[in-house]
Amino acid sequence: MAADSAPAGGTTGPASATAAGRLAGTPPEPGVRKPDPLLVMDRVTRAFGGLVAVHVEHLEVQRGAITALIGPNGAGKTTLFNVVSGFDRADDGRWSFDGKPLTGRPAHRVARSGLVRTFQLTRTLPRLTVLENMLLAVPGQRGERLLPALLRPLWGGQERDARDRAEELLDRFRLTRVRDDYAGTLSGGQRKLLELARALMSRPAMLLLDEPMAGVNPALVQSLLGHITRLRDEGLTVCFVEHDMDVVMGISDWVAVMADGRLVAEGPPHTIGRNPAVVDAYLGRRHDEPEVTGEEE
Ligand SMILES: Nc1ncnc2c1ncn2[C@@H]1O[C@H](COP(=O)(O)OP(=O)(O)OP(=O)(O)O)[C@@H](O)[C@H]1O
Repeated sequence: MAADSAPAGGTTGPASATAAGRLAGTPPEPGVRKPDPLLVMDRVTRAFGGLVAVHVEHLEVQRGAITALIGPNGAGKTTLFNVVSGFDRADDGRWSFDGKPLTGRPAHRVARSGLVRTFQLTRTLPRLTVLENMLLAVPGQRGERLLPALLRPLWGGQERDARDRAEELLDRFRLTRVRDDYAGTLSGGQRKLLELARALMSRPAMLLLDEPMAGVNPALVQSLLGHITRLRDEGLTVCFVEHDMDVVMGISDWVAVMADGRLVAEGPPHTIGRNPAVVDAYLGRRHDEPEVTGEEE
């Protein structure tokens, strides 16, 4: 999707109340078809040596909804994010975004097509100011490797739009006050806000957020949750990895569960805790092992 057609603080999109509603008739089964998928993955596979970190047969992410991707440590969540966002390569499989193939595209091209990810550990550049971090986030996060001094002259008239966008987002995330401070002086929570703001610079259609609440104090968690749901309300599609089930229950419209590299369950948040495959995943019982009961002695 063209960046201009995406919302994220710009145009308005579908109403939030309907995001979960539009998924209401979708059966809670792994790999289930969604009414209006934006990101579609097929047989996405990534192995490290003998370890198959990811093998996802089929997964669709519903447009305009917040989807939580959960699973025990080592389930393959981050690896799946890395592969579809172009930060890692797949060994097999295909994936498409808004109907267009995205398989094997490098990260900056993925970002340009409207799919932007953030990282568990923020990638803000500590020796640049908050505003400079924002300006370097476009296009496609490629400028990060370049010396800001070299880029500065380029920021003239040509970058007027980017500057306006940066100011608008800093205001939205209440970072205007620190716009000229070095990013390294921000609190952990402010850095998370900056990371989110940077991700929105190119007006993406979808965000992949890797543990956006990790290391954030409870007060700021509420603020971040509010920001994310508002972005969804404006039509942005969000998929996020999270371990905190209160957060998952609080904001997601749909939950996908991975274990041992595979997608083992999907469903609305209120049903997911009762799903036996999810219980097994978290308790560690292997699916190829017989269930042990007290009567089998
Ligand atoms: N670069 C790598 N080299 C080797 N093994 C890797 C690499 N990246 C990930 N793995 C392995 O792949 C598996 C999946 O890891 P991944 O980080 O994707 O899981 P995760 O679900 O995101 O876990 P967590 O919730 O702990 O972040 C793990 O066994 C991990 O050790």
